[in-house]
Amino acid sequence: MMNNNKKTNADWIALHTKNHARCNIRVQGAHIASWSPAGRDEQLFMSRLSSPDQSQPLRGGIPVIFPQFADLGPLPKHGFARTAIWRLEDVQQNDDTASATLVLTDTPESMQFWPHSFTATIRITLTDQALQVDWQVRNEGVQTMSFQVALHTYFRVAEGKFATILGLANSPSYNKLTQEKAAASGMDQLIVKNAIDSIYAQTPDHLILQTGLGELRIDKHGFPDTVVWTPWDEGARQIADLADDEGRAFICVEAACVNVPITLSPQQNWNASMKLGCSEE
Ligand SMILES: O=P(O)(O)OC[C@H]1O[C@H](O)[C@H](O)[C@@H](O)[C@@H]1O
Repeated sequence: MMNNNKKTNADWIALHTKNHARCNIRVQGAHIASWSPAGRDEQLFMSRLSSPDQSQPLRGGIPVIFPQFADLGPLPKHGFARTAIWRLEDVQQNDDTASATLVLTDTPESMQFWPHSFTATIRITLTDQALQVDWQVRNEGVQTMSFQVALHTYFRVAEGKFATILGLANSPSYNKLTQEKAAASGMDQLIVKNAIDSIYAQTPDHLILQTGLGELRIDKHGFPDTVVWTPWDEGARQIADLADDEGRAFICVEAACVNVPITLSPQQNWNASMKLGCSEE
């Protein structure tokens, strides 16, 4: 089946391959809400209490964080992109690959928060065993601009299992819960058995995540940092759009630029990508 270059004003877009890999995207926020590779279960977590209210971000999937991470600046938490109205520019749907391109530009409202003219373009590409996000930000203004970014990916964790991340051994971190810096742990595996909210610096471009549902590769380029977050049981009770029993049902492993914000001169572009792929069994 070939159905190229379809433009649509839909609120949601569904990508699929002929072998039944699937990905659903909410156009608002350029938010990937679900992803199942061919022949495999859903890999992303979405809270059953996630609000359909468009003023709220979805609680799960892959929120797009821009131009500020968390509360590390004067803007609303995690910036404005995750609830902004993006434009669906292009959808390509072929047998083995499908993609959607979404664009966000400044508006009079964003200018009030953040006085910069920009174009942010996100292209999401689905193949049978992988999901790739390519992201470009262009400074369209006449002044230098700085920003932080993250792909705040919520991975499902199998009931009764602990998420394990491989690849963070040589990365120093900042623990947002204790506000303490830590030297590189030297430990090959980070097994998440409790609440965690840490920013790992200068992380390798290839990480492995074990969720009990299978093993995923996280390949990233242009995102030096990795944020690891889960609220666990006690934290879940503090979050309105998360059920009490969902605190350990996911792990967020976020490809990010947080420690050193990106700085763009006028007419300069920033490019980065993240690819999630299933390891061979
Ligand atoms: O509740 P949200 O605004 O979606 O933020 C959820 C979490 O995002 C990041 O991972 C931060 O490091 C956490 O501190 C924050 O709690």
